[in-house]
Amino acid sequence: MNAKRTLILGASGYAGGELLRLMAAHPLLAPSILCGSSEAGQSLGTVHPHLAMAYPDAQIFEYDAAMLDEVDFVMAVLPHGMTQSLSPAILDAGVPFVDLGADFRLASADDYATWYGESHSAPDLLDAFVYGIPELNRDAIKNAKAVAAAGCYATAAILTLKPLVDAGLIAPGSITIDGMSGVSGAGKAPSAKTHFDHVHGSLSAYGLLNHRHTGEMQMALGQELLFTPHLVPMDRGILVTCNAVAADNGDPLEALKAAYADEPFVQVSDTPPATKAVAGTNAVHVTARRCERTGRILAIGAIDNLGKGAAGQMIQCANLMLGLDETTGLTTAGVWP
Ligand SMILES: NC(=O)C1=CN([C@@H]2O[C@H](COP(=O)(O)OP(=O)(O)OC[C@H]3O[C@@H](n4cnc5c(N)ncnc54)[C@H](OP(=O)(O)O)[C@@H]3O)[C@@H](O)[C@H]2O)C=CC1
Ligand SMILES: CC(=O)N[C@@H](CCC(=O)OP(=O)(O)O)C(=O)O
Repeated sequence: MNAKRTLILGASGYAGGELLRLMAAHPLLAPSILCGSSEAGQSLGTVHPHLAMAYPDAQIFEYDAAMLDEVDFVMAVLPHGMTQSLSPAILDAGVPFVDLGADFRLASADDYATWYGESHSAPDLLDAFVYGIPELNRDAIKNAKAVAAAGCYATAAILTLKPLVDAGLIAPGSITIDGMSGVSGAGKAPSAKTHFDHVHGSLSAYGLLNHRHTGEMQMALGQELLFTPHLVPMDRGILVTCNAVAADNGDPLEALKAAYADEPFVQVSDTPPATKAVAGTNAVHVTARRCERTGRILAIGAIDNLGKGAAGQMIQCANLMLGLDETTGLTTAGVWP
């Protein structure tokens, strides 16, 4: 197979940079047109100095729909709301498409309005997209022309809890999830919330009660739950610490091991996961145990928000859509310390 010429919309952002870093090691996905907005006209090495050696001649361009005629694959890593207007042309062009934004993740326009506070402008296209977590939807992704890759917190929480819900180990409605994210989860544009002085030496909760990823988690886990995100003074990584009332005496660690026995990226262990151990990779580290004293289940998961929470998951989905081995280009070892 020839390498697929890939258009990246949002290449100048954080997730776009991670996509390009991982694709530098991918034999069959070739970044061929890189687009941005305020950075259009710049060299890639100016915008992402860590990529200058891998892509010495690359430039950032302003997007034009005519570019769709020049590529075999499209990946979008744009702010929420943008691909609702861009998707009709991409889908009409018949080019396989993976979107990392939230526009097509939820099942209905009503759900989108509930969690994003605005009406959906392309509700007819929602059914064209498959929700992009391969461990949940592998066969559907293989046959999809368009995939909406899951959110970063949602990926961590869903992969940590879904096998326990499916095994009937959790009393419905009892799940609480504390999510902790590195600041790159907020994207590259600085804000009061991500300012060094706000983040450095501090740990804070935000998005109380109704963070938008709650909708994705509830969609995948099939029940109401309470999710509380926290901002952590680190660059990358997400840890979710989840607990729920145990529905029976089953062993949650065994349930995770059974569910993920054949999954290349999910590592189940009785050691508590740490974000640093998954940094730069597409790995998911999970553990769980039952607390006899309280009758609750504790489950913990770690991912790299830019890896399995973003670029890694997009490439994993693309591999499936292209009929490639799912791990192609994603076997990079992590960085430690
Ligand atoms: N960061 C993360 O960990 C994760 C992010 N996501 C999602 O991925 C998407 C990208 O996130 P992230 O990379 O962090 O965001 P960034 O803010 O870092 O990057 C946004 C990208 O979109 C481009 N862009 C912004 N506005 C426009 C516009 N009007 N027209 C064209 N391009 C535009 C920017 O271009 P330029 O810089 O040139 O102006 C940049 O390339 C978001 O939907 C985010 O929610 C999902 C999971 C995890
Ligand atoms: C730390 C931080 O701010 N994280 C972001 C979530 C990450 C993100 O980009 O949202 P999606 O995964 O839905 O695309 C937030 O809480 O809004």
